[in-house]
Amino acid sequence: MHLHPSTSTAHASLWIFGYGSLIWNPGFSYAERRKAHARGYARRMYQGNTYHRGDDNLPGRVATLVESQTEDANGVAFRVEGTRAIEEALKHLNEREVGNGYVFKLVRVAFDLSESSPSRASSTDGSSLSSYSDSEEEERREGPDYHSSFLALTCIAHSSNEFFLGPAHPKEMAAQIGAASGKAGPNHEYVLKLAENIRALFPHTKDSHLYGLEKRVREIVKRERRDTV
Ligand SMILES: N[C@@H](CCC(=O)N[C@@H](CS)C(=O)NCC(=O)O)C(=O)O
Repeated sequence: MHLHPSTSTAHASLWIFGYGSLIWNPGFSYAERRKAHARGYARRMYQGNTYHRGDDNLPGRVATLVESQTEDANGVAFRVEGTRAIEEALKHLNEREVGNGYVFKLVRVAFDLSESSPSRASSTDGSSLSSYSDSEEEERREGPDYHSSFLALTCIAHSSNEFFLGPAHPKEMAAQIGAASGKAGPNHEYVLKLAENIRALFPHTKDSHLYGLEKRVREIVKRERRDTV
């Protein structure tokens, strides 16, 4: 499957977009990893999960993408090179994701500006000619580089799947996350790890849904640790 014009047609090359646990644990080999944004989607903790981060009694909440007129979902794009590596990646994602309510979908992805070639003019001594301070310049260079858009494969859990939980009051979602645990560990660990990874990748981007949940879940974990001492 040849999805990015820049790679040779001599062998297959596939870009896979991750916006949840794939960010820290893709589970497949890849040749390149780039910060990226899925256009017209927002990441939401709306997918129920009764295996990795929950069970039948207390389903956990994991990330999915919902269509959005105003947001792009940030994450990472993995370039998988060669037919064998692509087959292994698809097999892994089929077992890990499709078995838990997700479907494969091609989405339009753009690399992040912070990894584009610097467009900043500089004087002969290398100092910046930009009228912005370095930190302002760094903040301006975060977000989708729409000149770089291409198709990538991702896994999305639509609202019609059997595990879907959908939106709820943040207090209720945080309580569900704080109580659930599965084969991959506690659901709160998933949410805190995701928030830490996104903040490290995109330090200037606000994500009120994820960081709001992170704050509430940290308070629950702290309260429970205090109560068990
Ligand atoms: N499709 C998301 C991954 C969604 C997700 O996190 N799925 C669960 C399974 S339903 C998972 O992989 N969990 C592994 C874990 O919890 O560590 C992505 O692109 O990153």
